[in-house]
Amino acid sequence: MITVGINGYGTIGKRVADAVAQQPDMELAGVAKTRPNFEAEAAVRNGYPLFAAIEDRMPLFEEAGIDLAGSVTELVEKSDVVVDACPSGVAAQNKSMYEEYDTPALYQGGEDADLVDVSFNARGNYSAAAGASHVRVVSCNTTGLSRLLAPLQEQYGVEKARITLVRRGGDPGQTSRGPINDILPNPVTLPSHHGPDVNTIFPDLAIDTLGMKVPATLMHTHSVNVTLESTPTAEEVRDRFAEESRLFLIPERLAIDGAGKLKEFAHDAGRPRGDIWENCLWEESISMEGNDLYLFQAIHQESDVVPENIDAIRAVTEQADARESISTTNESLGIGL
Ligand SMILES: NC(=O)C1=CN([C@@H]2O[C@H](COP(=O)(O)OP(=O)(O)OC[C@H]3O[C@@H](n4cnc5c(N)ncnc54)[C@H](O)[C@@H]3O)[C@@H](O)[C@H]2O)C=CC1
Ligand SMILES: O=C(OP(=O)(O)O)[C@H](O)COP(=O)(O)O
Repeated sequence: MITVGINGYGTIGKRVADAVAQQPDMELAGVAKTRPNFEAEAAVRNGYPLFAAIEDRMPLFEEAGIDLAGSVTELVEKSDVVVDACPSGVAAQNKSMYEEYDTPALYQGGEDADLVDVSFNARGNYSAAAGASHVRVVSCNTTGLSRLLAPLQEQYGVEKARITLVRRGGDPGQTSRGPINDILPNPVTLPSHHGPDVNTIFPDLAIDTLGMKVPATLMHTHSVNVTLESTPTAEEVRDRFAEESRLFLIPERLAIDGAGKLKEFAHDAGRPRGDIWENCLWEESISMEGNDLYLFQAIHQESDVVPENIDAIRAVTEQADARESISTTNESLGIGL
């Protein structure tokens, strides 16, 4: 069994914790929280051992009537792998703690690529993480792009990818986030971080990305144009994508015209929190003009990196190869809409 600790139990951390608890070859050592808020109570309700992320704050948990299993250093010490899901920048400060206890750590996409030995995507470069001490699971949009580009690069060759990302303004719970009634170039300088980030997975792939932030919380949307080195038909590309377990091709018959209906569809399908771990590609948008591929895909920012974190745990501990790990993760979570 691989013993896994989660430091940072917010949007991503709570989902990864639930996913770890569902794996046949992993056990959850516990989760670390900074304060005894509603998420700390949820962790206790789920039966997850709770550790204080900041030692000085241990009395606050006691005052709130929440039993602690210890402090974060104890969690790190007892874990084979720690998944750090703290806010951007905080994880970088935690790196020395993981080194002190010689515990391999996974970081999330908000951290810089140069913090880690390897940036990770299960479909793109699973084996590169073997035995690594510091691994970054790339951001939600970069995960979505990597999953999409891997089969295209393997099957047809990619001459150049051009992606416009329409980025949701914040997550549903992020009440402090805007914009409200505005559309912001995001960032205003080009490229967005996603193109260079895709190059941490596929170093030689030519890609330009630019982003815009809109007043939405449900999902991100990508407008994709990839110039291929060969000229498959749109149908052939659709069939190739259909073989990919983490690409969901939205059939026209479902009449899902946007992120709102996609989320409703996920809730109806019984998905926890309405999560959508797969890239969602509008099937009828997949078009070829000469050797230019065009399509639209939607990315659920809160959940698409969750299976990648699970696969990265097996990759660093060398417990399974990419095919086995992806298959175990998919089966245990119920991936495949
Ligand atoms: N929310 C999203 O759409 C996605 C976020 N990411 C990345 O995941 C990382 C985490 O983001 P979210 O989960 O959205 O943030 P979040 O703010 O929802 O959760 C972070 C959690 O860490 C806690 N925390 C703060 N300081 C801490 C410390 N010193 N020790 C332990 N816990 C601490 C916070 O209280 C909060 O519960 C970031 O790098 C982000 O860029 C990646 C993909 C998607
Ligand atoms: O990983 C994400 O987006 P990204 O792939 O655009 O960096 C998450 O949606 C976090 O986005 P945020 O940087 O707006 O919090």
